[in-house]
This record gives sequence, C-alpha cells and structure tokens, in this order.
Amino acid sequence: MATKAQTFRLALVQCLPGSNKVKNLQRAAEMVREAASNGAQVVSLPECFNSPYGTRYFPEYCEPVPDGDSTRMLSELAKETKTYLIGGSIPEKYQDKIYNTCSVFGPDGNQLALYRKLHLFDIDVPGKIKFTESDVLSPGQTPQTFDTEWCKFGLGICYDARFPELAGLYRNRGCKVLVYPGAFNMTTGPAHWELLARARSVDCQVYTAFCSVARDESATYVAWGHSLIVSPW
Ligand SMILES: O=C(O)CCC(=O)C(=O)O
Repeated sequence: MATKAQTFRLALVQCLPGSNKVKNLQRAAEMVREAASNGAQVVSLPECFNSPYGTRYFPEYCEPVPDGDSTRMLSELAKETKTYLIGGSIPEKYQDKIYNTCSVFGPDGNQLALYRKLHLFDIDVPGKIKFTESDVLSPGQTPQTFDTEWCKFGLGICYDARFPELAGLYRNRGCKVLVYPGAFNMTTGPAHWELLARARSVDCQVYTAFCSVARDESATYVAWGHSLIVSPW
C-alpha cells in the first residue's frame, strides 16, 4: 500500500522587485521555476513582488484579482511547475478600494485562497521610520487557510505577524504551517523579524515561514531581507 509522504519542501523566493512590472513578474517566475526544479513542492513569493513597496506605488501597480496579469501568471506558473504557489502579495484593485492581497494556486492552476492583509502597517518610530499603509490601502476582513496533501496552511502578510491572535486562530483551525510574505525594514527588521517568526512558532507549535523581498540599499524602502523558516522547536 502506498503511504502518504509526510514531508515536503517549501521554498521562499527572495526576489528584488524594481519599477518595471513585466521584469518583476519574469524574474519571480524564473526563481519559482528554479525552486521547483530543486524539488520545492510549495513555493512562496514575498510581499509586493510585482511592484516597489510604498503607498505612492500601490495605485499605479494595482490590478484586479484574479483577472490581472500578475495573478494570471501565478496560476499558469503553479500549473507549469506543479507547485502550490503562494503569490506573496500584490496591490489589488477591487471596486474603489486597494488591498494588499495574497492569492494561492494549486498544482492544477486553480485558486485556493485569496487573503487580504488584515492589519495595515501604520507606524511612526521617530527619527527612524514612518509608514502609513492605511493612507491608500483598505484592510481585509477574513483570515484564510488552504489545504495541501501534507497539512493545512494559514496566511498572513508582514505586519500581520505581530498579532499572535491571528496565528492562534490558525493553530486552532489545525494549520501546521503559517506563511507570511513580508518586507520588514532596516529599523524593525533587526529588532523583530526573527523574534516574531520564532515567537509565532513556539507559541503556536507550528512552522512559520517569513518570505521577504531582497534588500536594495538604493530603494525608497530598504527591506531587511533574511527570509526564514522556523520549526515548532
Ligand atoms: O511590522 C513591521 O515592522 C514591518 C511591517 C511591514 O513592513 C509591512 O507590513 O509591510
């Protein structure tokens, strides 16, 4: 009798989105293909993989989901690589609002989840960083999970990782892996990125994956990078 595989390989794609959306999509796709060819069965992209990160960019780069170029690419790519593809996030245009949205596709190319960032990143650390996503974005309303043959996954985006209640809700729903596409910065990154991933894992006894964009010192928003996967231990 064939037994179900208990293990799988999860890849985090730490790409470096620039101002050219077509190139951002091409590069992300190349990196997903590379991950799949190295045996990854689940692949995540980072937050805002199709655009630079910043409130000034969201209105320009936003697209409908699932009928925009970025989401279509994700669906085709999941099917081509036969992976579960967690599409990081993109600015999503829906009616008259913009959301920070993650869509997930299965190996058959079908959409399994659409998650809109629940907790918007509004902070002011005097002299260091001020960022107000809520100037432009609207918050999502619903946690989202999706199932694979190995386990259930829970989704969050970046700042969402600061809220243990969301992770606990996913744990209570039976998730074994929490995936947070992200883009921390050079102030909160060194202080909290790894700490938060390890905290969510230990307090919920789950695997936690933080997938960041790569660092570009010349960008208007300099990301911390350091994508990581943490075990329950
Ligand atoms: O929580 C933080 O320090 C960073 C959050 C962030 O960059 C985001 O939510 O996009």
